[in-house]
Amino acid sequence: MNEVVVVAAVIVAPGGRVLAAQRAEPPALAGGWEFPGGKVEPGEDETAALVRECREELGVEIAVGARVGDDWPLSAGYVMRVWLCTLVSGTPQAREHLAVRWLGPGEYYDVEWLGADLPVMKTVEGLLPPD
Ligand SMILES: Nc1nc2c([nH]c(=O)n2[C@H]2C[C@H](O)[C@@H](COP(=O)(O)OP(=O)(O)OP(=O)(O)O)O2)c(=O)[nH]1
Repeated sequence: MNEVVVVAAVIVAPGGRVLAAQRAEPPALAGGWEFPGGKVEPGEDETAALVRECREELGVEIAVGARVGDDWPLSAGYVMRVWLCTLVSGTPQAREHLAVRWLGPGEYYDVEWLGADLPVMKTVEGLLPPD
């Protein structure tokens, strides 16, 4: 099956903070919040794509950790794969998003997550230390 793989990074910082990014486009998704990432290019390693996307979109270097769940459904023909990540260097900037925001424990649902990302956030919450 030739599905498009979208990779996404749940960047976790000390204190259980999680980075959320607000999409700028397309119009149907603009304003919604997601985990940074993007499409894997042909022949590209998935975690290499994740590192590349975070560099391009946020201006940061990340280390990729454990996978979160299995394949997360997006629209037809697309699937999302998600990893826990940590920051190695840099401060996340909204280079391609409308905004980026750290969400601490108790704030994880303060943004309007895209439909595909809400269940990811719920799973991640169960993996992080409680408030
Ligand atoms: N990156 C990302 N995309 C998501 C998430 N949730 C979700 O539904 N999507 C959708 C939005 C897009 O239709 C698709 C990813 O496309 P993208 O625009 O981020 O990919 P890209 O950076 O490679 O973009 P492009 O240059 O090819 O337009 O997956 C998410 O958490 N992260």
